[in-house]
Amino acid sequence: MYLFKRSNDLKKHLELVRKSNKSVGFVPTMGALHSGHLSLIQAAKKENEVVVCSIFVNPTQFNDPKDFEKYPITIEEDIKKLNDASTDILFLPSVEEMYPEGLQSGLQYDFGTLETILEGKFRPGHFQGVGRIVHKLLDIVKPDGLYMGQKDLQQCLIVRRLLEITHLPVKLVVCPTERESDGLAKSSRNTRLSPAARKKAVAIYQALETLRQNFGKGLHFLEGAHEAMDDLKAKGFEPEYLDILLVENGTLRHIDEPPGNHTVVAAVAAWLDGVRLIDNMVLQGSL
Ligand SMILES: Nc1ncnc2c1ncn2[C@@H]1O[C@H](COP(=O)(O)OP(=O)(O)OP(=O)(O)O)[C@@H](O)[C@H]1O
Ligand SMILES: CC(C)(CO)[C@@H](O)C(=O)[O-]
Ligand code: BAL
Repeated sequence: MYLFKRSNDLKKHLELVRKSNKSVGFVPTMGALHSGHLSLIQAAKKENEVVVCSIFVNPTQFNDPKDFEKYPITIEEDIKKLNDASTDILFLPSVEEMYPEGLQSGLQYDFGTLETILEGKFRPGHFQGVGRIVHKLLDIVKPDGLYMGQKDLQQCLIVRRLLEITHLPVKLVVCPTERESDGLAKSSRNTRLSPAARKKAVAIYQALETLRQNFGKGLHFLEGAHEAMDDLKAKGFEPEYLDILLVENGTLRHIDEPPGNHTVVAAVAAWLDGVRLIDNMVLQGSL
């Protein structure tokens, strides 16, 4: 595996790759890699001749400085996992490399209401930071395909919008959420849970699964979401949201009428043991 820390070196290398007509798949990450990330590498490998992974803990998307400080960093293990997965290129830039202009920015992307609900509401500025770094990374890597996880569903929709805004000719592939054997969505932040909290954490998945099963039975699903939120509270979680939404025209909309044939998802964010966990599930249709 090639390792590049400088964007100019990576760009030069990728120019040669493109000259030989090889397609490039790209998997951006913040490291502390687990099998969820590796499933994205596999998906990229299936469809491309060369796969680039980036590891960069992006400061501009952290609204909470404590979350940034505590973000797990396991570079040695990550490199081994990427090598074992036959990744072709790792891009491992520094903050100075990615933000020579400094962390403040005057530029604002127009992500519409997608930025004001769920993650956008509880992590102000987060999606502007995601947009800024993904835009920079895409300008450097210029991939044919971009592989991202459904676990961060709203992020996928934000990036889809970013591709429209920037007219970058990149195919976004949304890959399914990898789960632990009990159903908990794999996440780098899971490593910060105590053993007792880790056992409890599965309740998030169970809440979504119950909503999915009841959705088809015609029960009043919005009430079901309130009950599920209360149930999580009773179990010691501090939920920020547990919402049922329509996926429509590339955005998410709260449901105020019967959803018809639209794709419907349930999305949740909850604190447990000082760790913020997110997950989502499709209740009807497909993404
Ligand atoms: N369980 C998973 N299954 C599939 N893809 C995943 C999973 N977890 C993360 N990803 C995807 O991997 C990419 C990199 O995510 P990131 O590095 O933030 O990992 P993470 O485990 O979600 O970390 P954190 O939970 O701390 O946000 C994103 O596209 C994300 O959606
Ligand atoms: C897409 C991303 C790598 C941008 O920093 C990050 O938000 C992530 O890991 O999901
Ligand atoms: N997985 C999305 C990146 C973040 O939590 O900041």
